[in-house]
Amino acid sequence: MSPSAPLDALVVAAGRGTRLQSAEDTAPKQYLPLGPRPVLAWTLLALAACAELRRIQVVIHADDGPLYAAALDTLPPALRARLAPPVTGGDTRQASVRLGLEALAAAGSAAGARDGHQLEDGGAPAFVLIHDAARPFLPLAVIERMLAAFADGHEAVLAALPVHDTLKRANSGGVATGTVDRQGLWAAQTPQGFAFPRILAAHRAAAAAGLTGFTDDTSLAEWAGLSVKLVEGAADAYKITTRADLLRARADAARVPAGLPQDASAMTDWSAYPDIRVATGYDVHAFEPGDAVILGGIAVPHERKLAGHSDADVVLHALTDAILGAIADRDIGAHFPPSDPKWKGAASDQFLIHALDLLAARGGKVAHLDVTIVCEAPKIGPVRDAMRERIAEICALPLGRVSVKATTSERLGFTGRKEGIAALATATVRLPAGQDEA
Ligand SMILES: Nc1ccn([C@@H]2O[C@H](COP(=O)(O)OP(=O)(O)OP(=O)(O)O)[C@@H](O)[C@H]2O)c(=O)n1
Ligand SMILES: C[C@](O)(CO)[C@H](O)COP(=O)(O)O
Repeated sequence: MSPSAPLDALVVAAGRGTRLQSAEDTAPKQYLPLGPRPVLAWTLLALAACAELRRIQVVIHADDGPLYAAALDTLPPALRARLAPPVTGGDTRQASVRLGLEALAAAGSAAGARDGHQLEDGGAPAFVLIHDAARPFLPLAVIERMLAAFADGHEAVLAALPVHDTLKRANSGGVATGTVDRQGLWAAQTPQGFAFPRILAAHRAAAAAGLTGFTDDTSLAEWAGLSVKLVEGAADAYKITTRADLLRARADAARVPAGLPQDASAMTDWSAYPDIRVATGYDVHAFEPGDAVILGGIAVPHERKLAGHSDADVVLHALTDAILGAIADRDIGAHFPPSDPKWKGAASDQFLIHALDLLAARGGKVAHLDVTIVCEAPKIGPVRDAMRERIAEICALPLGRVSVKATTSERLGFTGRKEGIAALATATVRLPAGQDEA
C-alpha cells in the first residue's frame, strides 16, 4: 500500500442483535447507549482515529434510519464529514458487507453525486477495512498493524488473537465429546482489511455461487483463493454479542476519560481550542533489588527495579505532572499522597488517567506528549515503540502524538552511577477559551 492509496472503512451495522436483545432493550445493540453515546458512535470514533482513513461507509438496517441519525448527533462535525451516506444492509452479515462494498464501488463511478452529500467521493478505495459496528473499542494500534501489513504487500489482513483456552467439543446435551487441539488456532476479530477490488470480486463471486454462510470476510476471501495475513488484534476489540458483553462495554466506556474518545486528537477541530498550554513534569526513582522496571506503563526486564510507593513508573509520573501543570492543578503528590496506603503498589496509569479526566473536565484535549528518559540502563530503544503505544492507549491519542526519547548522562550524577532513573515530560494541551479560573 502506498501512502497515497485511498483507504476507506466499511462498518456493518444492519444486524438485529438477537443474542443480546431482551425486553429491557429498545434498540438493536449497536444503538444501545454506552455512557454519552451509542455503541455505533464509539465504533466510528475509534476508526476515525486513523488519519489515513478517507471515508467511512456505514451499512444500516432499513428500519434504523432515525436511530442512525441520533447516533450521528453525538459525533463531532469533523467526523460526520468523513461519513458516506448510509446504505441498507441485507439479511446476513455477508449480504450487508457486499451491499456496502457495492456502495463504495458505486462511489467510484458516481463521484460526488450521491444524495448531494458534502463528502468528495473521489472514487472507489484501493483498500478497505471492514469492521463490525458491535466492536466499539478498537485500538488505533490494531489499524496501524493492518496498514503495515498492506504496506508489506498483503492483500487480505485479519486482526486476530491466539486462542488461550482449552477448547471442547460437546454434544447437544452439553456433554464433552472431545478436546480440540488449540495449537495454531486464532480467534478472528475485525477489522478485516483487503485490497478493495479483490474483496469486491470475492463477495460478488460468493453471491453468484449462492454461498451465503460466511460469518466473516476472511473466510470468504480464503474461499476465493486469497492468502490471509494475520496481525495481532486486541482484547479491547471484543464484540458485543451477549448482555455480559454490553455490561463490560458500559464499564469500559465509563473508564475512558470524559470527552476523550479514542481519536480525540485526530478528529479535533483545533480552532475551537485556542488556549494552547505547554507544561513540564519531572520525576526520579531510585533502583532497588528486582528484575524489571515499569516504564511508560510497560514492564522492562532489568537487573533492578525502581523503588516507590506506587509502581514507581517515572515516565507516567512525569507525564501526569506535565498535564496537571498545564491546567495549573498542583502536582501528582497533592492528588495521590505517598502517605495514603491506597496507592501502595498502584499502577500509575490511573494517575495519568486522573489528570486527563481533570483536563477533560475543563473541556481540554492533549495535543502532544514528549518524554525524555535519563538512564544508563535498561536500553530504551528496543522498548520505545511499545512504550509509545501504551501511553497512546492510556491517553486515547494517535501514536503520532506521543514521543519517547532517551539519553544517558555520560556516567555523571546519580543516573550516571546507575542509582536510579529520571524522566522529563512535556505536555502540550489545548483548551477552549475562558478556562482561566484557578
Ligand atoms: N444482517 C446483518 C447481520 C449482522 N450485521 C452486523 O455484523 C456485525 C457482527 O454481527 P453480530 O454480532 O452477529 O450482530 P447481529 O447479527 O446483530 O447479532 P445476532 O447474531 O445476535 O443477531 C454487527 O455489527 C452487525 O450489526 C449486519 O450488518 N447485517
Ligand atoms: C466477523 C466476526 O465478528 C469475526 O469474529 C464474526 O465472525 C461475526 O460472526 P457472529 O457469529 O455473527 O458473531
